[in-house]
Amino acid sequence: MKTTHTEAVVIGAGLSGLASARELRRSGIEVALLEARDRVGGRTLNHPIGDGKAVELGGQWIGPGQDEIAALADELGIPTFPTHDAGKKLFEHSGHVVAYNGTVPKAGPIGTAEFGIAVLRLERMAKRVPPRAPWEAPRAKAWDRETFASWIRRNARSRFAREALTLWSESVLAVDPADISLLHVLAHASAHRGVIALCSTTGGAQERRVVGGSQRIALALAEELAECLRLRQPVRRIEHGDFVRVHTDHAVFEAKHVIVAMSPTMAGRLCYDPPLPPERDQLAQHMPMGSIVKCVAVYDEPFWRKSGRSGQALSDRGPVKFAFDNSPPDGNPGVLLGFVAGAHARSFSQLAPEVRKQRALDCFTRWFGPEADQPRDYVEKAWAQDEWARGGYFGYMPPGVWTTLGPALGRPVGRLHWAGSETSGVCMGSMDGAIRAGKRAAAEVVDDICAGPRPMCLNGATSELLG
Ligand SMILES: Cc1cc2nc3c(=O)[nH]c(=O)nc-3n(C[C@H](O)[C@H](O)[C@H](O)COP(=O)(O)OP(=O)(O)OC[C@H]3O[C@@H](n4cnc5c(N)ncnc54)[C@H](O)[C@@H]3O)c2cc1C
Ligand SMILES: [Mg+2]
Repeated sequence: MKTTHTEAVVIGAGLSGLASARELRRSGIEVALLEARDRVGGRTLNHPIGDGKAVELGGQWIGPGQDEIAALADELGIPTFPTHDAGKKLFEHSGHVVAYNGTVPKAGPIGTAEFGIAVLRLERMAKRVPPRAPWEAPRAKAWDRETFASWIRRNARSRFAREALTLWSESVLAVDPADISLLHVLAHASAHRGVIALCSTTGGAQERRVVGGSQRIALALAEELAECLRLRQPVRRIEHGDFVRVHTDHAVFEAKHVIVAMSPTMAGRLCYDPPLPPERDQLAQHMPMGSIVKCVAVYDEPFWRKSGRSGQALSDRGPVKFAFDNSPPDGNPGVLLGFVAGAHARSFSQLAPEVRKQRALDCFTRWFGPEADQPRDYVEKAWAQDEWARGGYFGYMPPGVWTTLGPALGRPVGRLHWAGSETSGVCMGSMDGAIRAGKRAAAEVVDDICAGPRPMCLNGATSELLG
């Protein structure tokens, strides 16, 4: 097999790997960017809807504080626009659909008050969790010992409050509360702008969208990196020691450093020689991906807007538990986006395609009327079925993992460096986190290379070949 010599290898051309490769190149380091798929963008993926427009089947929203992704889009000349937020939202609860304004649906004084108090508690606890080192929170051990579900049971008695908190977990994390550590919930809230901001359009994580679809950002970066990008190169094995040797199905790459830019789950599926230290391997074993299916229905127009509806809905029934108006900026065509999350996503994915489609359209029809049953296009993506993602939105920690294995998440192992949105303390798990993690891992490599025997680290410096 042909061996290519380079200075650094980046594995994975999602946003994180693309950001890593770009930073390395900007520091004059020669890089090979290896991607398993025939496309870039990883967990961002556009689906064309005609007229050069697209909707996203993966990550899409950008919120306040997500400055890295916003600045990058800006630098690449890719505009953003506000998520459609005008009109009433719908809440389907105990068989009834009610309309509401604001972020949180209301359901009687007790439930509403209980939910409000629970959120205040969570916000207060989250403030005490350092997002770059959740294991250092003052009550880390106690918070990591319980699931979010047991915390909900102890802190909310009304059906409404319990269901609203469950919906929050499903929509924000794509995880059932019973599966996730309370500490992870708090760390995630701390890494973003809090519990409510994570589920808000205006002023929150769902505030803005990318004109033409978020994958455009990855595609633009790939254009810049065309010389070093190799698609259809699934990496299988990494030898590491005084240098690294990266084996794909088709080639071998030798370099000084490697950045593994993917979720811990996917990173754990590579073979390492010598084997990874136990804490890093155990971390990969213990950090599963969430489960999410995105269901997209395309209509001639956003007909729900005519009756004063925003297209946003929350439901305790499902299988679609939350929905948005995901139309392009000009509202043509009209697009409804529904999410099936957590355990619902697992059972939904096992249904036949036509059954899934009808179940999703049944939800839209209950909420927005009979017109919703006749989309001109319907498409869905179950991320757990995706060979190179195996779930979404991101990896999360069940109880006991942050406080025992958390420090291994971003810590380099010799010449192996870890990127991927999960390894960012700021905006963990988001597109913004992916960019930040990619840049951080690149900075580690630049530091190491500059500290080594290489005389200079300047833009355009020539590479030192290995082997
Ligand atoms: C449905 C969904 C909705 C989301 N919504 C949002 C949102 O609204 N806003 C937001 O900010 N974030 C959102 N996210 C999360 C966000 O998309 C991800 O956190 C981010 O895109 C991850 O980027 P990454 O580069 O870290 O990982 P990935 O995008 O997963 O990139 C990893 C890359 O590595 C490749 N790879 C894997 N294994 C190998 C191998 N062995 N060899 C070579 N290549 C390999 C993969 O093909 C992939 O291209 C969402 C995610 C999903 C799935
Ligand atoms: Mg990506």
